[in-house]
Amino acid sequence: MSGRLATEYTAWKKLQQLYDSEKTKLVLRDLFSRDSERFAKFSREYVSSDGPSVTFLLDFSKNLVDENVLSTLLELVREAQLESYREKMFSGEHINTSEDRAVLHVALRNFNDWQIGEPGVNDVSGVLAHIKEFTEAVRSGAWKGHTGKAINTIVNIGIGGSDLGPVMVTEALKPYSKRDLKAHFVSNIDGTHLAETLLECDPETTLFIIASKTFTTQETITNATSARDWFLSSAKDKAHVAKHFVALSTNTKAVTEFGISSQNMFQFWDWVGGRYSLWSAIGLSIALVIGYDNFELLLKGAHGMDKHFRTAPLEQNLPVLLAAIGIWYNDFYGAQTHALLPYDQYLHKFADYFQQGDMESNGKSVTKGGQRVDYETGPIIWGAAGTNGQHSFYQLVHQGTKLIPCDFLAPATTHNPIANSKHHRILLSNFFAQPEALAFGKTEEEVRKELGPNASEPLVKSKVFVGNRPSNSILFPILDPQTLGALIALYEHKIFTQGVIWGVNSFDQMGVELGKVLAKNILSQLEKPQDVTGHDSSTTGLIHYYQKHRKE
Ligand SMILES: O=P(O)(O)OC[C@H]1O[C@H](O)[C@H](O)[C@@H](O)[C@@H]1O
Repeated sequence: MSGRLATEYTAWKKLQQLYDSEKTKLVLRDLFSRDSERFAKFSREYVSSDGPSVTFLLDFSKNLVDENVLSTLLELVREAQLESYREKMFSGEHINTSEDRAVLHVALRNFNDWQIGEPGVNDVSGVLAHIKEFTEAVRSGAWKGHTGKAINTIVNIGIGGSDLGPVMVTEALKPYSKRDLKAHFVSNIDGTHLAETLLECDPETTLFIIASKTFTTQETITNATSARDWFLSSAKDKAHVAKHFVALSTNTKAVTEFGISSQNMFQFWDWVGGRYSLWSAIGLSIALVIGYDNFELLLKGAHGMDKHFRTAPLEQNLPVLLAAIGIWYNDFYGAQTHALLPYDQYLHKFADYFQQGDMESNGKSVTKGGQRVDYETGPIIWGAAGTNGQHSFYQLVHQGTKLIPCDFLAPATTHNPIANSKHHRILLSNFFAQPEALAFGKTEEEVRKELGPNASEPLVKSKVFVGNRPSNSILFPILDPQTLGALIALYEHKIFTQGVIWGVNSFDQMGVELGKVLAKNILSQLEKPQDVTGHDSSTTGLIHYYQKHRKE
Protein backbone atom coordinates (compact mmCIF):
# COMPACT_ATOMS: atom_id res chain seq x y z
CA MET A 1 0.00 0.00 0.00
CA SER A 2 3.06 2.14 -0.10
CA GLY A 3 2.24 2.77 -3.72
CA ARG A 4 5.74 1.62 -4.71
CA LEU A 5 6.11 -0.88 -7.48
CA ALA A 6 6.80 -4.27 -5.97
CA THR A 7 9.43 -5.01 -8.59
CA GLU A 8 11.57 -2.20 -7.14
CA TYR A 9 12.10 -4.04 -3.87
CA THR A 10 15.50 -5.67 -3.39
CA ALA A 11 13.79 -8.76 -2.01
CA TRP A 12 11.65 -9.01 -5.15
CA LYS A 13 14.77 -9.10 -7.31
CA LYS A 14 16.27 -11.69 -5.00
CA LEU A 15 13.14 -13.78 -5.30
CA GLN A 16 13.33 -13.60 -9.07
CA GLN A 17 16.92 -14.85 -8.94
CA LEU A 18 15.95 -17.57 -6.49
CA TYR A 19 13.11 -18.66 -8.73
CA ASP A 20 15.44 -18.82 -11.75
CA SER A 21 18.17 -20.73 -9.95
CA GLU A 22 16.18 -22.91 -7.55
CA LYS A 23 12.98 -23.70 -9.38
CA THR A 24 14.13 -27.11 -10.59
CA LYS A 25 15.36 -27.97 -7.10
CA LEU A 26 12.13 -27.12 -5.33
CA VAL A 27 10.65 -30.56 -5.72
CA LEU A 28 8.40 -31.69 -2.90
CA ARG A 29 9.45 -35.32 -3.08
CA ASP A 30 13.07 -34.30 -2.55
CA LEU A 31 12.35 -31.58 -0.02
CA PHE A 32 10.47 -34.04 2.16
CA SER A 33 12.92 -36.89 1.79
CA ARG A 34 15.87 -34.62 2.58
CA ASP A 35 14.33 -33.18 5.73
CA SER A 36 12.41 -35.30 8.21
CA GLU A 37 11.55 -32.14 10.14
CA ARG A 38 9.85 -30.43 7.21
CA PHE A 39 6.34 -30.68 8.61
CA ALA A 40 7.46 -29.32 11.99
CA LYS A 41 9.32 -26.44 10.33
CA PHE A 42 6.60 -25.51 7.89
CA SER A 43 3.47 -25.73 9.98
CA ARG A 44 2.07 -23.53 12.74
CA GLU A 45 -0.66 -23.97 15.27
CA TYR A 46 -2.86 -20.96 15.90
CA VAL A 47 -4.02 -20.60 19.49
CA SER A 48 -6.13 -17.55 20.29
CA SER A 49 -4.55 -15.41 22.98
CA ASP A 50 -7.80 -14.24 24.51
CA GLY A 51 -11.55 -14.37 24.00
CA PRO A 52 -13.17 -17.66 23.06
CA SER A 53 -10.75 -20.51 22.50
CA VAL A 54 -9.84 -21.03 18.87
CA THR A 55 -7.15 -23.34 17.60
CA PHE A 56 -6.24 -24.65 14.19
CA LEU A 57 -3.28 -26.01 12.35
CA LEU A 58 -1.86 -24.43 9.23
CA ASP A 59 0.34 -26.89 7.38
CA PHE A 60 2.22 -25.12 4.59
CA SER A 61 4.91 -27.74 4.18
CA LYS A 62 3.52 -28.91 0.83
CA ASN A 63 4.59 -25.67 -0.83
CA LEU A 64 7.42 -25.13 -3.28
CA VAL A 65 9.50 -23.27 -0.73
CA ASP A 66 12.55 -23.96 1.37
CA GLU A 67 13.88 -21.92 4.30
CA ASN A 68 15.74 -19.60 1.99
CA VAL A 69 12.72 -18.86 -0.20
CA LEU A 70 10.47 -18.36 2.80
CA SER A 71 12.84 -16.00 4.54
CA THR A 72 13.27 -13.99 1.32
CA LEU A 73 9.50 -13.78 0.95
CA LEU A 74 9.33 -12.45 4.50
CA GLU A 75 12.10 -9.99 3.65
CA LEU A 76 9.80 -8.74 0.92
CA VAL A 77 6.97 -8.35 3.42
CA ARG A 78 9.28 -6.32 5.65
CA GLU A 79 10.64 -4.23 2.83
CA ALA A 80 7.08 -3.38 1.76
CA GLN A 81 6.60 -2.09 5.33
CA LEU A 82 3.71 -4.35 6.15
CA GLU A 83 4.21 -3.73 9.86
CA SER A 84 3.89 0.01 9.44
CA TYR A 85 0.85 -0.22 7.11
CA ARG A 86 -0.79 -2.69 9.46
CA GLU A 87 -0.48 -0.12 12.25
CA LYS A 88 -1.90 2.55 9.99
CA MET A 89 -4.96 0.37 9.42
CA PHE A 90 -5.43 -0.49 13.10
CA SER A 91 -5.01 3.10 14.19
CA GLY A 92 -7.56 4.46 11.74
CA GLU A 93 -5.36 6.29 9.23
CA HIS A 94 -7.11 6.90 5.95
CA ILE A 95 -5.33 4.14 4.06
CA ASN A 96 -8.17 3.97 1.53
CA THR A 97 -6.61 6.99 -0.15
CA SER A 98 -8.78 7.24 -3.28
CA GLU A 99 -11.90 7.56 -1.12
CA ASP A 100 -10.09 9.23 1.78
CA ARG A 101 -11.42 6.72 4.30
CA ALA A 102 -10.16 4.74 7.24
CA VAL A 103 -10.39 0.95 7.01
CA LEU A 104 -11.66 -0.20 10.35
CA HIS A 105 -13.62 -3.41 10.10
CA VAL A 106 -11.28 -4.53 12.91
CA ALA A 107 -12.95 -1.91 15.13
CA LEU A 108 -16.28 -3.69 14.75
CA ARG A 109 -14.93 -6.70 16.61
CA ASN A 110 -12.58 -4.88 18.95
CA PHE A 111 -14.65 -5.01 22.14
CA ASN A 112 -12.89 -1.92 23.50
CA ASP A 113 -9.39 -3.35 23.60
CA TRP A 114 -7.78 -0.75 21.41
CA GLN A 115 -8.33 2.97 21.27
CA ILE A 116 -9.23 4.07 17.78
CA GLY A 117 -10.16 7.69 17.22
CA GLU A 118 -12.43 7.65 14.17
CA PRO A 119 -15.96 9.06 14.31
CA GLY A 120 -18.45 6.24 14.73
CA VAL A 121 -16.10 3.83 16.47
CA ASN A 122 -17.57 4.79 19.83
CA ASP A 123 -21.03 3.94 18.54
CA VAL A 124 -20.17 0.33 17.66
CA SER A 125 -21.23 -1.03 21.04
CA GLY A 126 -24.54 0.87 20.83
CA VAL A 127 -25.34 -0.73 17.48
CA LEU A 128 -24.41 -4.14 18.86
CA ALA A 129 -26.81 -3.54 21.76
CA HIS A 130 -29.52 -2.62 19.25
CA ILE A 131 -28.82 -5.81 17.28
CA LYS A 132 -29.00 -7.85 20.50
CA GLU A 133 -32.27 -6.30 21.61
CA PHE A 134 -33.88 -6.61 18.20
CA THR A 135 -32.75 -10.18 17.46
CA GLU A 136 -33.91 -11.33 20.86
CA ALA A 137 -37.33 -9.75 20.32
CA VAL A 138 -37.73 -11.39 16.91
CA ARG A 139 -36.39 -14.79 17.95
CA SER A 140 -38.51 -14.94 21.09
CA GLY A 141 -41.66 -13.98 19.22
CA ALA A 142 -42.05 -10.75 21.19
CA TRP A 143 -41.72 -8.75 17.96
CA LYS A 144 -45.05 -9.10 16.22
CA GLY A 145 -46.06 -8.58 12.64
CA HIS A 146 -48.98 -6.30 11.74
CA THR A 147 -51.61 -8.94 12.47
CA GLY A 148 -50.09 -9.89 15.81
CA LYS A 149 -48.26 -13.00 14.60
CA ALA A 150 -44.59 -13.68 15.35
CA ILE A 151 -41.97 -13.51 12.58
CA ASN A 152 -41.00 -16.88 11.13
CA THR A 153 -39.26 -15.78 7.91
CA ILE A 154 -36.58 -13.22 7.21
CA VAL A 155 -35.58 -11.96 3.78
CA ASN A 156 -32.27 -10.13 3.50
CA ILE A 157 -32.29 -7.93 0.42
CA GLY A 158 -28.78 -6.83 -0.47
CA ILE A 159 -26.01 -7.54 -2.98
CA GLY A 160 -22.22 -7.89 -2.98
CA GLY A 161 -20.89 -7.30 0.50
CA SER A 162 -24.42 -6.80 1.78
CA ASP A 163 -25.29 -10.35 0.77
CA LEU A 164 -22.28 -12.64 0.40
CA GLY A 165 -21.09 -12.47 4.01
CA PRO A 166 -24.50 -13.13 5.58
CA VAL A 167 -25.15 -15.93 3.07
CA MET A 168 -21.80 -17.59 3.67
CA VAL A 169 -21.91 -17.30 7.46
CA THR A 170 -25.51 -18.39 7.91
CA GLU A 171 -24.76 -21.44 5.76
CA ALA A 172 -21.53 -22.15 7.63
CA LEU A 173 -23.18 -21.89 11.05
CA LYS A 174 -26.41 -23.70 10.27
CA PRO A 175 -25.95 -26.07 13.23
CA TYR A 176 -26.37 -23.00 15.46
CA SER A 177 -29.43 -21.71 13.65
CA LYS A 178 -32.96 -21.35 14.89
CA ARG A 179 -34.50 -23.94 12.63
CA ASP A 180 -38.01 -22.52 12.76
CA LEU A 181 -36.85 -19.14 11.46
CA LYS A 182 -36.48 -19.42 7.68
CA ALA A 183 -33.86 -17.14 6.14
CA HIS A 184 -33.82 -16.10 2.49
CA PHE A 185 -31.34 -13.89 0.67
CA VAL A 186 -32.38 -11.93 -2.39
CA SER A 187 -29.58 -10.23 -4.30
CA ASN A 188 -30.02 -10.46 -8.05
CA ILE A 189 -31.96 -7.77 -9.92
CA ASP A 190 -33.41 -10.63 -11.97
CA GLY A 191 -37.05 -10.57 -10.82
CA THR A 192 -36.91 -14.34 -10.61
CA HIS A 193 -34.87 -14.14 -7.43
CA LEU A 194 -37.44 -12.06 -5.57
CA ALA A 195 -40.48 -13.71 -7.14
CA GLU A 196 -39.35 -17.22 -6.24
CA THR A 197 -38.52 -16.12 -2.69
CA LEU A 198 -41.85 -14.38 -2.15
CA LEU A 199 -43.63 -17.61 -3.05
CA GLU A 200 -42.25 -18.94 0.22
CA CYS A 201 -43.21 -15.92 2.33
CA ASP A 202 -46.32 -14.90 4.19
CA PRO A 203 -46.69 -11.09 4.50
CA GLU A 204 -48.00 -11.48 8.04
CA THR A 205 -44.91 -13.28 9.33
CA THR A 206 -42.06 -12.04 7.12
CA LEU A 207 -39.41 -9.49 8.06
CA PHE A 208 -37.51 -7.78 5.24
CA ILE A 209 -34.00 -6.61 5.99
CA ILE A 210 -32.84 -4.05 3.45
CA ALA A 211 -29.07 -4.22 3.54
CA SER A 212 -27.16 -1.59 1.63
CA LYS A 213 -24.21 0.48 2.75
CA THR A 214 -25.02 3.28 0.31
CA PHE A 215 -28.76 2.64 0.03
CA THR A 216 -28.46 3.65 -3.60
CA THR A 217 -27.60 0.29 -5.17
CA GLN A 218 -29.99 -0.20 -8.06
CA GLU A 219 -30.58 -3.91 -7.47
CA THR A 220 -31.27 -3.55 -3.77
CA ILE A 221 -33.51 -0.52 -3.98
CA THR A 222 -35.51 -2.05 -6.85
CA ASN A 223 -35.91 -5.36 -5.01
CA ALA A 224 -36.79 -3.59 -1.76
CA THR A 225 -39.41 -1.46 -3.51
CA SER A 226 -41.01 -4.49 -5.13
CA ALA A 227 -40.96 -6.35 -1.81
CA ARG A 228 -42.66 -3.40 -0.15
CA ASP A 229 -45.30 -3.30 -2.93
CA TRP A 230 -45.90 -7.02 -2.46
CA PHE A 231 -46.24 -6.52 1.29
CA LEU A 232 -48.60 -3.55 0.97
CA SER A 233 -50.79 -5.34 -1.54
CA SER A 234 -51.90 -7.47 1.38
CA ALA A 235 -51.15 -5.32 4.46
CA LYS A 236 -52.72 -2.20 2.83
CA ASP A 237 -51.71 0.33 5.45
CA LYS A 238 -48.25 1.95 5.07
CA ALA A 239 -47.98 2.16 8.86
CA HIS A 240 -47.51 -1.63 8.90
CA VAL A 241 -44.19 -1.30 7.05
CA ALA A 242 -42.54 -0.47 10.37
CA LYS A 243 -43.19 -3.98 11.68
CA HIS A 244 -41.87 -5.72 8.59
CA PHE A 245 -39.01 -3.65 7.17
CA VAL A 246 -35.69 -2.73 8.73
CA ALA A 247 -32.63 -1.20 7.09
CA LEU A 248 -28.89 -1.70 7.51
CA SER A 249 -27.06 1.27 6.09
CA THR A 250 -24.75 4.24 6.46
CA ASN A 251 -27.27 6.48 4.67
CA THR A 252 -29.96 7.61 7.14
CA LYS A 253 -31.49 10.10 4.71
CA ALA A 254 -32.12 7.56 1.95
CA VAL A 255 -33.44 5.01 4.46
CA THR A 256 -35.97 7.50 5.82
CA GLU A 257 -36.99 8.52 2.31
CA PHE A 258 -37.65 4.89 1.52
CA GLY A 259 -40.13 4.83 4.39
CA ILE A 260 -38.19 3.00 7.06
CA SER A 261 -38.04 4.91 10.32
CA SER A 262 -34.67 5.62 11.93
CA GLN A 263 -35.60 3.40 14.92
CA ASN A 264 -35.67 0.49 12.50
CA MET A 265 -32.32 1.37 11.03
CA PHE A 266 -29.08 -0.25 12.08
CA GLN A 267 -26.20 2.05 11.41
CA PHE A 268 -22.67 1.53 10.21
CA TRP A 269 -20.00 3.83 8.84
CA ASP A 270 -18.04 4.63 5.71
CA TRP A 271 -14.92 3.08 7.22
CA VAL A 272 -16.51 -0.36 6.82
CA GLY A 273 -15.88 -1.64 3.31
CA GLY A 274 -18.79 -3.56 1.79
CA ARG A 275 -16.78 -6.78 1.51
CA TYR A 276 -15.66 -6.41 5.13
CA SER A 277 -19.10 -5.60 6.49
CA LEU A 278 -20.52 -8.86 7.84
CA TRP A 279 -19.15 -7.79 11.23
CA SER A 280 -21.27 -4.64 11.17
CA ALA A 281 -25.03 -4.10 11.13
CA ILE A 282 -24.91 -6.02 7.82
CA GLY A 283 -24.59 -9.07 10.10
CA LEU A 284 -28.12 -8.57 11.45
CA SER A 285 -29.46 -11.53 9.47
CA ILE A 286 -26.60 -13.64 10.87
CA ALA A 287 -27.50 -12.62 14.43
CA LEU A 288 -31.16 -13.39 13.76
CA VAL A 289 -30.33 -16.83 12.46
CA ILE A 290 -27.68 -17.94 14.99
CA GLY A 291 -28.60 -15.71 17.93
CA TYR A 292 -26.76 -12.67 19.24
CA ASP A 293 -24.41 -14.61 21.54
CA ASN A 294 -23.14 -16.70 18.67
CA PHE A 295 -22.77 -13.57 16.53
CA GLU A 296 -20.61 -12.09 19.26
CA LEU A 297 -18.50 -15.25 19.36
CA LEU A 298 -17.96 -14.89 15.61
CA LEU A 299 -16.74 -11.33 16.16
CA LYS A 300 -14.54 -12.31 19.08
CA GLY A 301 -12.99 -15.16 17.11
CA ALA A 302 -12.07 -12.62 14.42
CA HIS A 303 -10.71 -10.23 17.05
CA GLY A 304 -8.38 -12.97 18.29
CA MET A 305 -7.00 -13.26 14.75
CA ASP A 306 -6.67 -9.46 14.56
CA LYS A 307 -4.48 -9.57 17.66
CA HIS A 308 -2.41 -12.36 16.20
CA PHE A 309 -1.97 -10.47 12.92
CA ARG A 310 -1.06 -7.28 14.73
CA THR A 311 1.45 -8.76 17.14
CA ALA A 312 2.88 -12.11 16.02
CA PRO A 313 6.37 -12.04 14.48
CA LEU A 314 6.19 -12.40 10.71
CA GLU A 315 7.66 -15.92 10.81
CA GLN A 316 4.76 -17.00 13.04
CA ASN A 317 2.11 -14.77 11.53
CA LEU A 318 -0.39 -16.94 9.70
CA PRO A 319 -2.01 -14.31 7.43
CA VAL A 320 1.47 -13.10 6.50
CA LEU A 321 2.70 -16.61 5.72
CA LEU A 322 -0.32 -17.31 3.51
CA ALA A 323 0.15 -13.98 1.76
CA ALA A 324 3.87 -14.49 1.19
CA ILE A 325 3.43 -17.99 -0.21
CA GLY A 326 0.61 -16.74 -2.44
CA ILE A 327 2.93 -14.06 -3.88
CA TRP A 328 5.51 -16.72 -4.71
CA TYR A 329 3.07 -18.54 -7.02
CA ASN A 330 1.21 -15.51 -8.31
CA ASP A 331 4.25 -13.46 -9.24
CA PHE A 332 7.05 -15.92 -9.86
CA TYR A 333 5.43 -19.20 -10.90
CA GLY A 334 2.81 -17.40 -12.99
CA ALA A 335 -0.16 -19.05 -11.27
CA GLN A 336 -3.33 -17.27 -12.35
CA THR A 337 -5.74 -18.69 -9.82
CA HIS A 338 -6.03 -19.86 -6.25
CA ALA A 339 -8.51 -22.51 -5.15
CA LEU A 340 -10.31 -22.56 -1.80
CA LEU A 341 -11.41 -26.11 -1.10
CA PRO A 342 -13.26 -26.61 2.18
CA TYR A 343 -13.97 -30.20 3.13
CA ASP A 344 -17.05 -29.13 5.00
CA GLN A 345 -20.45 -28.86 3.35
CA TYR A 346 -21.32 -25.98 5.66
CA LEU A 347 -18.53 -23.97 4.03
CA HIS A 348 -19.91 -24.41 0.53
CA LYS A 349 -20.13 -20.63 0.05
CA PHE A 350 -16.63 -19.91 1.35
CA ALA A 351 -15.02 -19.54 -2.09
CA ASP A 352 -17.93 -17.42 -3.37
CA TYR A 353 -17.48 -15.12 -0.41
CA PHE A 354 -13.76 -14.67 -0.96
CA GLN A 355 -14.24 -14.11 -4.65
CA GLN A 356 -15.49 -10.69 -3.69
CA GLY A 357 -13.22 -10.43 -0.64
CA ASP A 358 -10.06 -11.03 -2.64
CA MET A 359 -10.86 -10.11 -6.23
CA GLU A 360 -12.61 -6.82 -5.47
CA SER A 361 -9.80 -5.92 -3.07
CA ASN A 362 -6.72 -6.79 -5.10
CA GLY A 363 -8.01 -6.94 -8.67
CA LYS A 364 -6.20 -3.70 -9.47
CA SER A 365 -3.53 -2.74 -11.98
CA VAL A 366 -2.33 0.65 -10.76
CA THR A 367 -0.56 1.35 -7.49
CA LYS A 368 -1.76 3.84 -4.93
CA GLY A 369 0.76 6.19 -6.46
CA GLY A 370 -0.97 5.85 -9.84
CA GLN A 371 1.69 3.76 -11.58
CA ARG A 372 0.74 0.84 -13.79
CA VAL A 373 2.08 -2.36 -12.22
CA ASP A 374 4.55 -4.48 -14.16
CA TYR A 375 3.65 -7.68 -12.29
CA GLU A 376 0.58 -9.72 -11.50
CA THR A 377 -1.74 -8.66 -8.67
CA GLY A 378 -4.79 -10.44 -7.21
CA PRO A 379 -5.38 -14.05 -8.22
CA ILE A 380 -8.65 -15.44 -9.52
CA ILE A 381 -10.33 -17.09 -6.53
CA TRP A 382 -12.51 -20.10 -7.04
CA GLY A 383 -13.40 -23.39 -5.43
CA ALA A 384 -16.10 -25.69 -4.18
CA ALA A 385 -16.76 -27.90 -1.21
CA GLY A 386 -15.02 -31.28 -1.13
CA THR A 387 -15.59 -33.96 -2.25
CA ASN A 388 -17.83 -32.54 -4.99
CA GLY A 389 -14.94 -30.78 -6.69
CA GLN A 390 -13.04 -34.05 -6.93
CA HIS A 391 -15.69 -35.36 -9.31
CA SER A 392 -15.65 -32.26 -11.41
CA PHE A 393 -12.54 -30.10 -11.78
CA TYR A 394 -9.79 -31.91 -9.86
CA GLN A 395 -8.73 -33.71 -13.06
CA LEU A 396 -7.31 -30.41 -14.27
CA VAL A 397 -5.81 -29.59 -10.89
CA HIS A 398 -3.93 -32.91 -10.86
CA GLN A 399 -2.96 -33.38 -14.48
CA GLY A 400 -3.74 -30.18 -16.37
CA THR A 401 -1.11 -27.77 -17.65
CA LYS A 402 -1.85 -25.07 -15.09
CA LEU A 403 -0.39 -24.58 -11.65
CA ILE A 404 -3.22 -24.11 -9.17
CA PRO A 405 -2.22 -23.48 -5.56
CA CYS A 406 -4.95 -24.84 -3.30
CA ASP A 407 -6.03 -24.30 0.28
CA PHE A 408 -7.70 -27.33 1.82
CA LEU A 409 -9.77 -26.70 4.95
CA ALA A 410 -11.52 -29.21 7.19
CA PRO A 411 -12.93 -29.75 10.67
CA ALA A 412 -11.64 -32.67 12.74
CA THR A 413 -15.13 -33.16 14.15
CA THR A 414 -18.36 -33.01 12.23
CA HIS A 415 -21.66 -31.61 13.45
CA ASN A 416 -23.34 -34.58 11.80
CA PRO A 417 -21.68 -37.81 12.89
CA ILE A 418 -24.15 -40.01 11.05
CA ALA A 419 -23.38 -43.69 10.54
CA ASN A 420 -20.92 -43.54 13.44
CA SER A 421 -19.01 -40.77 11.69
CA LYS A 422 -18.29 -43.02 8.74
CA HIS A 423 -19.12 -40.15 6.36
CA HIS A 424 -16.75 -37.86 8.14
CA ARG A 425 -13.90 -40.34 8.12
CA ILE A 426 -14.36 -40.82 4.39
CA LEU A 427 -14.51 -37.05 3.90
CA LEU A 428 -11.32 -36.54 5.88
CA SER A 429 -9.51 -39.37 4.17
CA ASN A 430 -10.06 -37.36 0.99
CA PHE A 431 -8.97 -34.14 2.66
CA PHE A 432 -5.68 -35.84 3.57
CA ALA A 433 -5.28 -37.71 0.28
CA GLN A 434 -5.75 -34.87 -2.20
CA PRO A 435 -2.86 -32.66 -1.03
CA GLU A 436 -0.71 -35.80 -0.83
CA ALA A 437 -1.57 -36.80 -4.39
CA LEU A 438 -1.01 -33.26 -5.65
CA ALA A 439 2.34 -32.95 -3.93
CA PHE A 440 3.88 -36.33 -4.64
CA GLY A 441 2.08 -37.53 -7.75
CA LYS A 442 2.86 -40.85 -9.36
CA THR A 443 5.98 -41.40 -11.44
CA GLU A 444 6.17 -43.17 -14.77
CA GLU A 445 8.13 -45.89 -13.10
CA GLU A 446 5.41 -46.44 -10.53
CA VAL A 447 2.78 -46.53 -13.25
CA ARG A 448 4.75 -49.09 -15.31
CA LYS A 449 5.19 -51.29 -12.28
CA GLU A 450 1.48 -51.15 -11.61
CA LEU A 451 0.34 -51.80 -15.20
CA GLY A 452 2.86 -54.48 -16.10
CA PRO A 453 4.99 -54.85 -19.21
CA ASN A 454 2.12 -55.06 -21.71
CA ALA A 455 0.71 -51.62 -21.03
CA SER A 456 0.75 -49.27 -24.02
CA GLU A 457 2.93 -46.17 -23.91
CA PRO A 458 -0.01 -43.73 -24.20
CA LEU A 459 -1.78 -45.46 -21.33
CA VAL A 460 1.30 -45.27 -19.15
CA LYS A 461 1.77 -41.59 -19.92
CA SER A 462 -1.87 -40.78 -19.24
CA LYS A 463 -1.65 -42.27 -15.77
CA VAL A 464 1.40 -40.32 -14.65
CA PHE A 465 0.85 -37.62 -12.04
CA VAL A 466 3.73 -35.17 -12.26
CA GLY A 467 3.04 -33.98 -8.72
CA ASN A 468 4.81 -31.02 -7.17
CA ARG A 469 1.51 -29.18 -7.03
CA PRO A 470 1.37 -26.99 -3.95
CA SER A 471 -1.23 -26.66 -1.24
CA ASN A 472 -1.91 -25.42 2.27
CA SER A 473 -3.97 -27.47 4.70
CA ILE A 474 -5.96 -25.90 7.51
CA LEU A 475 -7.39 -28.30 10.07
CA PHE A 476 -9.57 -27.06 12.92
CA PRO A 477 -11.38 -28.93 15.72
CA ILE A 478 -14.94 -28.02 14.73
CA LEU A 479 -16.66 -25.29 12.72
CA ASP A 480 -18.06 -23.12 15.49
CA PRO A 481 -18.73 -19.36 15.37
CA GLN A 482 -15.42 -18.33 16.90
CA THR A 483 -13.37 -20.55 14.59
CA LEU A 484 -15.23 -19.26 11.55
CA GLY A 485 -14.59 -15.69 12.69
CA ALA A 486 -10.86 -16.41 13.00
CA LEU A 487 -10.71 -18.10 9.59
CA ILE A 488 -12.44 -15.22 7.83
CA ALA A 489 -10.12 -12.71 9.51
CA LEU A 490 -7.15 -14.89 8.54
CA TYR A 491 -8.02 -14.47 4.86
CA GLU A 492 -8.91 -10.79 5.25
CA HIS A 493 -5.44 -10.08 6.59
CA LYS A 494 -3.82 -12.24 3.95
CA ILE A 495 -5.53 -10.06 1.33
CA PHE A 496 -4.40 -6.91 3.14
CA THR A 497 -0.79 -8.11 3.27
CA GLN A 498 -0.73 -8.94 -0.43
CA GLY A 499 -2.27 -5.56 -1.26
CA VAL A 500 0.52 -3.84 0.69
CA ILE A 501 3.17 -5.76 -1.23
CA TRP A 502 1.59 -5.01 -4.60
CA GLY A 503 1.18 -1.36 -3.62
CA VAL A 504 -2.50 -1.27 -4.56
CA ASN A 505 -5.46 0.20 -2.70
CA SER A 506 -7.27 -2.93 -1.51
CA PHE A 507 -10.24 -0.93 -0.27
CA ASP A 508 -11.80 0.81 -3.24
CA GLN A 509 -13.63 -0.81 -6.17
CA MET A 510 -13.55 1.63 -9.07
CA GLY A 511 -13.72 -1.27 -11.51
CA VAL A 512 -17.41 -1.87 -10.82
CA GLU A 513 -18.48 1.63 -11.84
CA LEU A 514 -18.24 1.80 -15.64
CA GLY A 515 -20.68 -1.04 -16.28
CA LYS A 516 -23.21 0.58 -13.93
CA VAL A 517 -23.05 3.90 -15.81
CA LEU A 518 -23.41 2.23 -19.21
CA ALA A 519 -26.35 0.13 -18.00
CA LYS A 520 -28.13 3.24 -16.78
CA ASN A 521 -27.77 4.86 -20.18
CA ILE A 522 -28.88 1.70 -22.00
CA LEU A 523 -31.90 1.31 -19.71
CA SER A 524 -33.16 4.66 -20.97
CA GLN A 525 -32.80 3.48 -24.58
CA LEU A 526 -34.50 0.09 -24.38
CA GLU A 527 -37.97 1.25 -25.37
CA LYS A 528 -37.61 1.94 -29.10
CA PRO A 529 -34.99 0.92 -31.69
CA GLN A 530 -34.55 4.54 -32.77
CA ASP A 531 -33.50 5.47 -29.21
CA VAL A 532 -30.48 3.17 -29.37
CA THR A 533 -27.63 5.54 -30.13
CA GLY A 534 -24.00 6.04 -29.30
CA HIS A 535 -22.93 2.39 -29.22
CA ASP A 536 -20.67 0.14 -31.21
CA SER A 537 -22.35 -2.10 -33.81
CA SER A 538 -22.18 -5.16 -31.56
CA THR A 539 -23.99 -3.56 -28.63
CA THR A 540 -26.51 -1.92 -30.97
CA GLY A 541 -27.11 -5.24 -32.76
CA LEU A 542 -27.70 -7.06 -29.48
CA ILE A 543 -30.18 -4.45 -28.23
CA HIS A 544 -32.02 -4.46 -31.56
CA TYR A 545 -32.27 -8.23 -31.47
CA TYR A 546 -33.70 -8.03 -27.93
CA GLN A 547 -36.22 -5.39 -29.01
CA LYS A 548 -37.36 -7.59 -31.90
CA HIS A 549 -37.84 -10.69 -29.79
CA ARG A 550 -39.09 -9.48 -26.41
CA LYS A 551 -42.67 -10.35 -25.54
CA GLU A 552 -43.46 -8.05 -22.63
O1 LIG B 1 -24.10 -2.25 0.26
P1 LIG B 1 -24.27 -1.50 -1.02
O2 LIG B 1 -23.95 -0.05 -0.90
O3 LIG B 1 -25.65 -1.73 -1.59
O4 LIG B 1 -23.22 -2.08 -2.04
C1 LIG B 1 -23.27 -3.39 -2.54
C2 LIG B 1 -22.07 -3.67 -3.39
O5 LIG B 1 -22.07 -2.68 -4.42
C3 LIG B 1 -20.97 -2.63 -5.31
O6 LIG B 1 -21.10 -3.62 -6.26
C4 LIG B 1 -19.64 -2.76 -4.65
O7 LIG B 1 -18.68 -3.09 -5.62
C5 LIG B 1 -19.62 -3.79 -3.56
O8 LIG B 1 -18.41 -3.66 -2.86
C6 LIG B 1 -20.77 -3.61 -2.63
O9 LIG B 1 -20.70 -4.59 -1.63
